[in-house]
Amino acid sequence: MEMTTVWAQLGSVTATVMFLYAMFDKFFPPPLRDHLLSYTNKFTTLVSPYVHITFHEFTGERLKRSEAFTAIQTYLSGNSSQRANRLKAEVIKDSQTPLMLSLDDNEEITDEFQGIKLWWISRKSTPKSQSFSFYPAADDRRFITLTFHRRHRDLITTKYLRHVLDEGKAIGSRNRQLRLYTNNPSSGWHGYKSAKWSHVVFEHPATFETLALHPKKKDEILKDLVKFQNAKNYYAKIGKAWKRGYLLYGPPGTGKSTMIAAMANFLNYDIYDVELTAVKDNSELRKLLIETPSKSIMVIEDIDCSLDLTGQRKKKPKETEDDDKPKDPVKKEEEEEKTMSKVTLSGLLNFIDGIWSSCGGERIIVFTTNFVDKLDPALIRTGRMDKHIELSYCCFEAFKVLARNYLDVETHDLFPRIEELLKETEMTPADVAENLMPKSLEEDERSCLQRLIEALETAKQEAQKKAEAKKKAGEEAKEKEEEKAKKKAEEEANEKEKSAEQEGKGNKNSGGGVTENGFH
Ligand SMILES: Nc1ncnc2c1ncn2[C@@H]1O[C@H](COP(=O)(O)OP(=O)(O)OP(=O)(O)O)[C@@H](O)[C@H]1O
Ligand SMILES: [Mg+2]
Repeated sequence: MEMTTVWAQLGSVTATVMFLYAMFDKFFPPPLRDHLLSYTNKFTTLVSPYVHITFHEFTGERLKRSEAFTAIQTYLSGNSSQRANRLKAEVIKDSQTPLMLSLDDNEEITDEFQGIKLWWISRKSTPKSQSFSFYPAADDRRFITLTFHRRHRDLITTKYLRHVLDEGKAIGSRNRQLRLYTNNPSSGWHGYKSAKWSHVVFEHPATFETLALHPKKKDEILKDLVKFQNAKNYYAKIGKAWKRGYLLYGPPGTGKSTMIAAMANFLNYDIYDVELTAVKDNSELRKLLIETPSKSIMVIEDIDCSLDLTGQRKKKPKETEDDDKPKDPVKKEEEEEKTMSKVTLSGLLNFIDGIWSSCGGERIIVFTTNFVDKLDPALIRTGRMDKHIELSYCCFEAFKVLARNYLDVETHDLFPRIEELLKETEMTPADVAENLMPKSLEEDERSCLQRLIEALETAKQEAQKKAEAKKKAGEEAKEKEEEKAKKKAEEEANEKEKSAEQEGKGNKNSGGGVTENGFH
């Protein structure tokens, strides 16, 4: 008999022994079972050339679910659903696959890596304490054991396990349902079940395919994202934190928020939407950000409204209006606290460059604004926000994407007119989309396109009227200015004339005096 066959058989024997262990769980009381196990363990270690590695479901004092266990379970679920005889079906929260099939307790599955055979066994143990529980299943501790020949120890403990963990994590993140997080006010951060972030399942359908943007620009952004995602080693090599900042700017309704959703769907990252108004100060901001994991997009929308140029939070107009009135002391204190508790620009900058950079990688930060000129240059200088993306009014290329999305049309005889109008007038993709959307089931594409043409023509006329009114107002203001200047000039001339006359009279008098004096 070949050696490999012998080892394989020994492996099966081990697996059988482990299966018997599992049976002990059922039929022997815990103290007796432990006794028996300790002896059989000693015996098998002595004679077996096999190594066993155990991965427990929960680790640490706080019984945190082990990432390794989850990754292995996910990795095995792919294999086990086809090969194992007894499977366990679980509904996984926030997952795209409604049911995850994994090895049932005490079930074994074999795997092969570079021609080496390995055994995975899923097991569970009941804690030694005999305390009564209404939910016995909740006390069970699950673990998975990997068995392999000691000859392959190096290869298995390094390469194989890395492969299993990477593969498991990759499958997990592919199946994972994305989440949209938002920060809780700090008053709810303490106590039982406290959390800094709340989340909902993120189901925004936006993708780069449906995003109305010039294809060139879209391509550039996509390439940038892919490059970032694959650049782990590059960032490590150049000694920079693996993060990238995007500043999206443009008028309302041009697709800034939609692009963030498309980015999250493309990268498979969760979104952490920071509501700065709920953050009391820089230290709270830091605490919040430290709690964000890698593979996330941190979003701060309308940054110009959250921070002003001096770096202080904008004062509400009310605060300044009531300044003169006598204040209720309690209210005053509250107000003072409000004005004292601020996130400053420097706090935000420190977070971007400092603390946050150093905690983990693979993160994207996105700022959005309607007014890029209002932002502090310190906030948007290169290196801080790596890429500035302008989202502007709808161009013809962007319109074609919307026409495809909303009407399923690639080309139409009304397209040339729309192209012409889009060159002449400014309309946001949001407004174009609104006009393209059929208002009833019967409405056909021609009617929708016609509506858009009418809206564009109206917008063009309004823009012309506005331009004319502006021109007129400008001319009137200029006329007024000129009239004012003319009046002023006239007044000044009159003034001069008057003073010259006065001087003339004075000269006569004083000259006479001098003369008189001179004659004296
Ligand atoms: N470029 C675009 N591509 C596809 N849809 C768009 C685009 N721009 C706007 N839309 C549509 O218009 C709606 C509003 O867009 P969005 O919220 O992304 O605008 P925004 O730039 O974030 O505006 P704001 O500055 O007001 O936050 C979206 O729900 C989407 O349907
Ligand atoms: Mg928005």
